[in-house]
Amino acid sequence: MKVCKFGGTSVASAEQIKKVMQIVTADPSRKVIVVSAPGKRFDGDEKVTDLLISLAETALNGGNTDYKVNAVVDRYRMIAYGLGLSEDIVRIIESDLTSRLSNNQTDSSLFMDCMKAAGEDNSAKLVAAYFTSIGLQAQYVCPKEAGLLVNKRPERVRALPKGNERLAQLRHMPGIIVFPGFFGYTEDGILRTFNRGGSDITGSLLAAATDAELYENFTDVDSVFAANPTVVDNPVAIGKMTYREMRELAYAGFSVFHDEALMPAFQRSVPVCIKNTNNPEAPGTLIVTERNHFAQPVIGIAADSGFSTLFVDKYLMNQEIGFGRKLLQILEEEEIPFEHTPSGIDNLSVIIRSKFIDADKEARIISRVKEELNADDVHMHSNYSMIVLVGEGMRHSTGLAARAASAIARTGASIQMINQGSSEVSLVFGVLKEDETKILKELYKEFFSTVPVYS
Ligand SMILES: Nc1ncnc2c1ncn2[C@@H]1O[C@H](COP(=O)(O)OP(=O)(O)O)[C@@H](O)[C@H]1O
Ligand SMILES: N[C@@H](CC(=O)OP(=O)(O)O)C(=O)O
Repeated sequence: MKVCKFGGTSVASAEQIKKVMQIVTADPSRKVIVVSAPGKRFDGDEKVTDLLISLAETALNGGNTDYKVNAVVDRYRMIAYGLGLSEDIVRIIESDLTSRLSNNQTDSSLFMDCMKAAGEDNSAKLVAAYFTSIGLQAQYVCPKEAGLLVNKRPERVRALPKGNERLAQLRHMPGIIVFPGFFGYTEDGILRTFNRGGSDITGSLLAAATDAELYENFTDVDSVFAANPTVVDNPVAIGKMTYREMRELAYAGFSVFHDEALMPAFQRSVPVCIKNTNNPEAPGTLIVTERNHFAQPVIGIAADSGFSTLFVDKYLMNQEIGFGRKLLQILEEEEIPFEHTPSGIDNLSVIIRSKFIDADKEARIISRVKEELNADDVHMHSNYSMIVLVGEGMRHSTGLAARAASAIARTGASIQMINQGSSEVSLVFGVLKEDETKILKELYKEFFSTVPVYS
């Protein structure tokens, strides 16, 4: 039995949903179907999730929501008509939106979560209605009834393993299960969404809980490529990679798969296959526990921007017991997670995502580090990018860092920070945002220009 997740582009229009139906019916083992909210149909189009966020913001600001409700309902109406469905399903979706809008808004983030989840929930109802209308045995299943349990606020939304026993029953339900991605419920019955792109997580959770033979993740590209195809022309396709490699690459910028989505499948050893809804015959990328990494030590290069560095200098820092802990505690108290901490004998940098800091927080942190830790120099720089080389074979090969550094030197850019994780599956270069693209292209040339497709 397989779990298949279809992303936003795969359910963006009636034409796409017909492809989904063909993919599902082509293989009777495709039993649990997780769907996203309708995504972009063309460049410049808006995802339904973004429309819903804007609608929720208008409601929270006390504005008139009619126009925005209609925009969302119209997206579903167009799909429903294209699938030959009647106005009934559109009415169900419209009244669902109206009912969500009438929810209590005291806690704006819970209200927002409930609005965002409408995208996937109604998408699943629509797909299930279509499957049934053409004679397939299919049913929409609500995450609440199925037992997709998540933790309570205020922590980051995570699934609770205690829901797995109930989720496992999906395997035994009759027909095709159409399940909305992106959200679950706390034990008190409160709806919460995962981070953006989180339908990938739902698919992985269901694949693990049902002990699926395979988790197929259908998107709009033939495979995961060795570099972002929107930046590097015709990058090589990755035939097979490990969970660890995908996790590192997803974290570092490969938006094709959510970085939190690997763990559930990994824990139950369910292989993951990334495939293309528009070209389902293509083999895709298989993600498994091991691969032969000797032929190609580096499997991919990812880049992501939006980082800031907190630089702290203090003479004899290396001899001061507890300095690192105290510094990180200040960040903890400001609710800022950290990504990397490269250090020297008298200095320490903490790399953080810029989205977690604002001007007030920055000023407070700098003054606290100066006063509480008696630092000699403290400053914060923004506009950094992290470029990450990933590959299981990296720890067995020598000279990789030198090759990467030489390639970066050829671009004329300077390296601001280097960090090699203790797992040695990745090598991180901190660079200025303005240098990101040229460095990525040069590194790609260095490590992949002679590589054909490999598996
Ligand atoms: N290394 C990569 N390999 C493949 N696709 C990538 C990579 N990096 C970024 N992407 C982008 O990820 C997109 C697919 O992810 P996403 O838009 O979230 O799909 P979905 O809506 O199906 O979940 C691709 O269209 C591609 O532009
Ligand atoms: N619709 C949600 C969740 C999701 O996973 O979407 P997609 O599969 O289109 O990345 C979002 O836009 O974040």
